[in-house]
Amino acid sequence: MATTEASEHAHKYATLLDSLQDAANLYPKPEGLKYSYGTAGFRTLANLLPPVMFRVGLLAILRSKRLAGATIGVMVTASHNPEQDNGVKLVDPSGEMLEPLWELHATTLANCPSTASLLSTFMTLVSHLRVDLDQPANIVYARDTRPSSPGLVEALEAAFRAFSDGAKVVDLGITTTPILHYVVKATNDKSGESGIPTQEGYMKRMAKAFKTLIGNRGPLAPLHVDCANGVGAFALEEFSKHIGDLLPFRPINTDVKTRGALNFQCGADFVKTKQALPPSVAQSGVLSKPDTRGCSFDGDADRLVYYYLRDGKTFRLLDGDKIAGLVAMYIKDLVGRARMHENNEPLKIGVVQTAYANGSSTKYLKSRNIPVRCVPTGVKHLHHAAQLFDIGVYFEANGHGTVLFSPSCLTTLREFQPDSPESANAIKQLIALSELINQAVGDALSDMLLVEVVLAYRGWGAEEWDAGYEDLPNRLVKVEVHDRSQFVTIDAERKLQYPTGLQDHIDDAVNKFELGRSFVRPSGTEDCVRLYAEAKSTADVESLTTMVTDLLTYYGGP
Ligand SMILES: CC(=O)N[C@H]1[C@@H](OP(=O)(O)O)O[C@H](CO)[C@@H](O)[C@@H]1O
Ligand SMILES: [Mg+2]
Repeated sequence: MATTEASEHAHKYATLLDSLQDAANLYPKPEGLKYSYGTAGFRTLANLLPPVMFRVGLLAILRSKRLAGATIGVMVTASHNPEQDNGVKLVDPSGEMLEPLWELHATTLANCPSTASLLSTFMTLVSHLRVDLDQPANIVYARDTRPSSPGLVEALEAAFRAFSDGAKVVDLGITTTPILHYVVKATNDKSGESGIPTQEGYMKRMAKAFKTLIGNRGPLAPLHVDCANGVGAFALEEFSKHIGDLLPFRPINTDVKTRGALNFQCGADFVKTKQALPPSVAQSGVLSKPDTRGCSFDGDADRLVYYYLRDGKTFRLLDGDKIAGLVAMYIKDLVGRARMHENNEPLKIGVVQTAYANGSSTKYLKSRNIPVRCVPTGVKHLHHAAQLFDIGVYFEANGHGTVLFSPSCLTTLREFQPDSPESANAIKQLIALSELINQAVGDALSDMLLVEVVLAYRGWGAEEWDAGYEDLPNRLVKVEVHDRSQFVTIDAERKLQYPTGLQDHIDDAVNKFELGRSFVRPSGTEDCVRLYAEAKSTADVESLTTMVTDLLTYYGGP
């Protein structure tokens, strides 16, 4: 009997390897290229990606089988990058980014030079990672609006089909990155507390929470939303059907058809880097009217920044740091009003930032007794640090972020017996907040609603929000260097360990300027190092940036 079983197994694996071989032969890896799973998965020119997609498909199946059939997500997107780029990343069952160890396996598979080496690496991974190939595999995948995405999805599907015992796959089609993360999390959460695992479930849950939180403060003043000519346009349109006039949207840059329009001179990344309105928004004049606010999504709708024109003229950016400040103070207020600490430990609220956070924002939070932690760039670092608080607010300055409620905090909130109507109301709002905010990942749509909730609660417009603190003038520039891997950071990327000696020179430069700060780190998504500088005056920032750029040219030039 055992022998029959063993031979059945052997036959099954031989059949699988045959079918993998046939499929893999259609997706050879170009010679000389080195792919790497970076800050946000694989990201490069779309035409270089089909072999990577195929191999990512294999890894997604291995990951799901390794986790006894838990649903894994695959998102095809290059976010705010230009339209000719594309990318892919895997989403773990909790809706979080792929476990870092598996990022290495993804890189290894992607770089196998031939079908033979791919198959043998695949089998080595099966054995080292103790993957039982007889386990089921469940995958959910989606793509953004890029013209290259359908072709890349085909390569992914070819990998799924190679498993003849059938990976169970669900294609969400064109949707936002955060919706995919939500669906993955909700699918795996059998308690149902994370919501119904569909796009409709996502929309309804958020709409219900939004209505609860706005209460009778609506309808709100219209909001101008720049959709970066990307998938956020669809999500916004769909969501508006669920809330009607409670918050009227005025969408801009919703052209997902014209070639080259995606992220071109618009979107959250453009606004944050240029520190200016998208020309389309400026020309439309819509923000010149008093008390008007606008916001921008990025190409896959997981980043958000707000802005307005002071006195109808001067551009004022309300970025991820400003959102974190607004939201943290609001949550602190609600928790205070809930008056839970008399019977329970006080809920720990904290904010997680990266070194790119404006120095003024950190000072603002600390002066209001909100603990602040600094971690390396990349959502996974922020996410994990935020999980250490009962309510952890995390935002990258570029507008990617969310607020996490720990499971024990949610239980405490649900079980708490309030002793006053004010406390009961605050508890209700906190619970609704945990349903409004995407608990898996940063989400432009959900974060935008969160900002609107806080502004309505405070009775503020953008200007009052902005008044909390004044950003220090700052610059973020890319510097091309011969080999960015020579740049090694420590202290949450705030200092360079290598090249030896460079940090001392940066420190000397920084010390010349009042409130000066500057750091350099290799990008995880582009072939460059990034230089950040801030100081008390714009002229000082310019000088500091020039000094550090010169140092980089000396230490890292070709
Ligand atoms: C300074 C900056 O904005 N860096 C971005 C950028 O990473 P880099 O590793 O800096 O290329 O892309 C990441 C993925 O979108 C994002 O998480 C991060 O914040
Ligand atoms: Mg994005």
